[in-house]
Amino acid sequence: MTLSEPEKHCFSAPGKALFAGGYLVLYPENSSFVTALSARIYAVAAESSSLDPALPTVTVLSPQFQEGEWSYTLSKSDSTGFVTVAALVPSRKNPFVHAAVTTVLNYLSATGALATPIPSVTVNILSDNAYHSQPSEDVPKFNKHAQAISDVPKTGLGSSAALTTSLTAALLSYYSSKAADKPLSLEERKDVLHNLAQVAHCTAQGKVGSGFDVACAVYGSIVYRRFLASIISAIPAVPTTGDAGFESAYLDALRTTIDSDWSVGTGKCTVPPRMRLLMGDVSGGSETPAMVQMVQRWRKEGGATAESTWVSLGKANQSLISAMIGLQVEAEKDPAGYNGVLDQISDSAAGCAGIKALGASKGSLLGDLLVQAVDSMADIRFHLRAMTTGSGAQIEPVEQTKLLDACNELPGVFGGVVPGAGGYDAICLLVAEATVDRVRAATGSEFKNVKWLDLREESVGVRKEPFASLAEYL
Ligand SMILES: Nc1ncnc2c1ncn2[C@@H]1O[C@H](COP(=O)(O)OP(=O)(O)OP(=O)(O)O)[C@@H](O)[C@H]1O
Ligand SMILES: C[C@@](O)(CCOP(=O)(O)O)CC(=O)O
Repeated sequence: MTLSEPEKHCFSAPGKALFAGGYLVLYPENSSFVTALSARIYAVAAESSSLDPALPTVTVLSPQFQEGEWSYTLSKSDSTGFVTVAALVPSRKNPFVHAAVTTVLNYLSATGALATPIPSVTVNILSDNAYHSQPSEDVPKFNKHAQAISDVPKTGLGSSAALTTSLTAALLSYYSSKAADKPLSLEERKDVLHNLAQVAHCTAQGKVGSGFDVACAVYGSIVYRRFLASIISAIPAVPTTGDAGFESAYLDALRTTIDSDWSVGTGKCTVPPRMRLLMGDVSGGSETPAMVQMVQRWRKEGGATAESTWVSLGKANQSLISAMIGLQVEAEKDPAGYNGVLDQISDSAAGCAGIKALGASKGSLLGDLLVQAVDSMADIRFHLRAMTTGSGAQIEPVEQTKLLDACNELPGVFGGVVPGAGGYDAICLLVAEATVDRVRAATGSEFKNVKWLDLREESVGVRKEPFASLAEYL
């Protein structure tokens, strides 16, 4: 049976680039700038029937990947309300899917918002090509791979966070429509969605991370300040024993935690008008957890020098954030003045030093903000290099230093950084929109290992999608 649009629950969530705030974002006193990207993961939930009506099922299909089908049976305890989510084929694992299903269904049960009997559902996942390495540039939309998802090389855009967020949104929407006469809209329940997705993501990862990727998937481009890790660690592990005491304790803690205020910083912050984020894949690969450990050791053992670098890096990140927000405000206040300066930058062949000189010559707030933007990116890099030398973690390795220095000479480049944990994965530039093609066309030998990605900032987080836009792919 083909279902009409209102019976489909379609949501998408974006990937991320942590432009400023790697490592510091792990601590709640620091702000970071995370940008949402044009690559999205879609989840489409629709009613389905289970073979055994007494045992409802959730089936998640991700047909772009081999063995991309994960089915779970649901059984709800009459006494505690705990919903056991059991994989139909136990060897077929997707921890993020399993955790999202478990978290959403148990939260709904704990809040009395789960219909009885529990309806079955099938969720289709579609993932933009940019999340995974593709065999060539000329592949169809939602390209299919010949391997299982865990064997396809990733590009580091935060696929698990986008998947967890869109799946959580689709399940929440579907199950709410079955239980409530007037289900809440996405906007009305965004914080609940965020908290659920964070809990599911941490459960799947087996640790409480900084959560910037999930926050970005939900809220889009933001100034992020993390929640306290203790908020999530207060939830006991999902009970597997059938012990009523454990089940009730889990449900109570889950409901209380999800419904509480986490005080997460999610202030809006986007790339200013007529500027673009340009991502370059350097295809090296880095071990983030090992790098985090090295940085933590350096900070603990590095004395006053390490602390001073850490504090200065925090200030440089903050300075970039206020430059981005300030430029946005100036563009709205005086569009003609802003456009005039952006025209000048775009027409000149100036790299970041020239842009800084132009800004300084203006004697205006706008000019000062341009100087601040250029300086803060240079400062971020300076302190990241000190962290690299001090910790031994290859955050801005020499190869990336050479590359970013060369990028700074290209027309319209305000600056660039190694995003996220840094390393050999990628670089991220802030470029005048009009000069992006000239930057991409740069032919110097420094750029021979860079693949400019067909990505841009798209600042919107999770959103409802029209089913019609996806129907042909399902
Ligand atoms: N399209 C998808 N369909 C089903 N599961 C997916 C999909 N995309 C991601 N996942 C799940 O997320 C896992 C990848 O998560 P992982 O945290 O390793 O990578 P990532 O989030 O892309 O990494 P990074 O944070 O470095 O960007 C996959 O193995 C799978 O379990
Ligand atoms: C180093 C760290 O602060 C950022 C990692 O970012 P990415 O996965 O490299 O985009 C770790 C984290 O916040 O989870």
